[in-house]
Amino acid sequence: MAHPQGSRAPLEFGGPLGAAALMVLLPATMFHLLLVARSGPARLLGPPPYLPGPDVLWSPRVLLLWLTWLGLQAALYLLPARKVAEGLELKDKSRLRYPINGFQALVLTALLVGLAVSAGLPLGALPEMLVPLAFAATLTAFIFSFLLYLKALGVPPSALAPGGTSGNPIYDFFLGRELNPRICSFDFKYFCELRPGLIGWVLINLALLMQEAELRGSPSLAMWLVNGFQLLYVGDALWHEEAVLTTMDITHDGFGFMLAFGDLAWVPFTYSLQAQFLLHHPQPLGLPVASAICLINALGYYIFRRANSQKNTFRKNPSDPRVAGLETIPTATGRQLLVSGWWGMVRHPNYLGDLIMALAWSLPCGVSHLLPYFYFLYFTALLVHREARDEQQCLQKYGLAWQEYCQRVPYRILPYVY
Ligand SMILES: NC(=O)C1=CN([C@@H]2O[C@H](COP(=O)(O)OP(=O)(O)OC[C@H]3O[C@@H](n4cnc5c(N)ncnc54)[C@H](OP(=O)(O)O)[C@@H]3O)[C@@H](O)[C@H]2O)C=CC1
Ligand SMILES: CC(C)CCC[C@@H](C)[C@H]1CC=C2C3=C(CC[C@@]21C)[C@@]1(C)CC[C@H](O)C[C@@H]1CC3
Repeated sequence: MAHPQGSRAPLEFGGPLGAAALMVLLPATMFHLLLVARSGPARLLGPPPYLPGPDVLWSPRVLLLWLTWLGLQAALYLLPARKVAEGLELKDKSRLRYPINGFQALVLTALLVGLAVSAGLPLGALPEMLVPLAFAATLTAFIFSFLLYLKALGVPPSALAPGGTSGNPIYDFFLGRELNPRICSFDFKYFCELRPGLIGWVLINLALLMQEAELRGSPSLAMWLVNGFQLLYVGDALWHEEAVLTTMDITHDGFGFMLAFGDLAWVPFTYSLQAQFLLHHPQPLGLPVASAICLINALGYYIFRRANSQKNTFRKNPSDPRVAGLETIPTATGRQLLVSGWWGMVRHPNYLGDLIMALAWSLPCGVSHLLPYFYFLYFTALLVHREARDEQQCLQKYGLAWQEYCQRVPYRILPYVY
């Protein structure tokens, strides 16, 4: 199959073999974490307590529940939005339009769940369904990616993603062929990136908190902290939903198994690991330590938000008084690169803030187990890899100007270390 741009993009993620391995390893890791979190020893590196059979994984009732959840989020996505934003210019010079109503979807979901709980819905029963729910989500991700792959066979080359057109079906299935798969105005990638998984994550956390209250009389301080920190993170992502339109996931990566599984299964079922761990392994937490952890989360959030907002403000309007005084490097594309302020400290200050928050989410779980630190370890690896991919793309976009930026701001994420 001829590559639409004439030359093939270099293969990432270890090529077809790496992609095939990841398609097995990622779901296996997710199930391992789910099973180990509820086991007594909770050893990250130990064997799972048991291997779940089909009776544990498969439940038509749970599948129906999962599909209802997806349907509810799709319906909320279709509601009138406070704003419709335009994405970046595409290869064919057009721009897609996206509804900005993610925060509204979060609030409406909270209202609906609140009503359902007061009408007797046993939300505390959800933690018992996590394994079959994760199985339903994984199955959906596989089937969905397969349908997306088939759909991409019929689109023009200008609609394909730069990376997912190697011609190797396994690799392209994993990375995704089509950049912005849509039916009418319903954008599948944008929908999945921010709605069912992120909102599902906070709902699972809340269910774990409610079950802890049922089991122990009240939720623990550690559980409150984990719920509060992660709700702030998800609320922030949905409030600043428009910013996702400039991420590499939307502008560069196709929609294939990696993002479908990542968005629908990986995020809700592994990002809620700390709350899962706390339900089965209560941790005492005194007020002084809790306050110190809150300060760490606040510091991480401050860096993350200020850095992201500074770049977004600058990209929208470089003459905005909040950023007009910052030093910049001109590039051949006509755009400029910030070289002072947050983006003059390290080349990815937002990643630094995100990592500090990740640490703060694990600390309420104590230091007796490695398991609750999985997110921090995985996230460090994800961001180091993502940073390298972004640098590669920026070097291509900005050439010499990017090299000058790298000379002037030599550290990538952590000042004086990396
Ligand atoms: N929790 C999770 O699982 C994940 C969270 N995240 C978070 O999502 C957020 C978005 O991350 P991500 O999409 O990776 O990337 P960034 O928001 O860091 O965006 C990178 C882009 O910013 C622009 N840029 C880079 N340097 C400069 C500069 N000096 N001046 C102006 N513009 C610059 C470039 O794009 P251009 O020049 O084209 O504007 C570059 O491609 C981050 O806060 C990250 O921490 C990300 C991944 C996973
Ligand atoms: C399954 C693999 C390990 C890789 C999966 C990656 C995805 C889980 C992430 C890719 C980019 C993401 C972003 C976010 C969540 C995780 C995924 C989907 C955010 C929405 C998180 C909140 C931030 O404020 C914005 C992020 C954008 C990128």
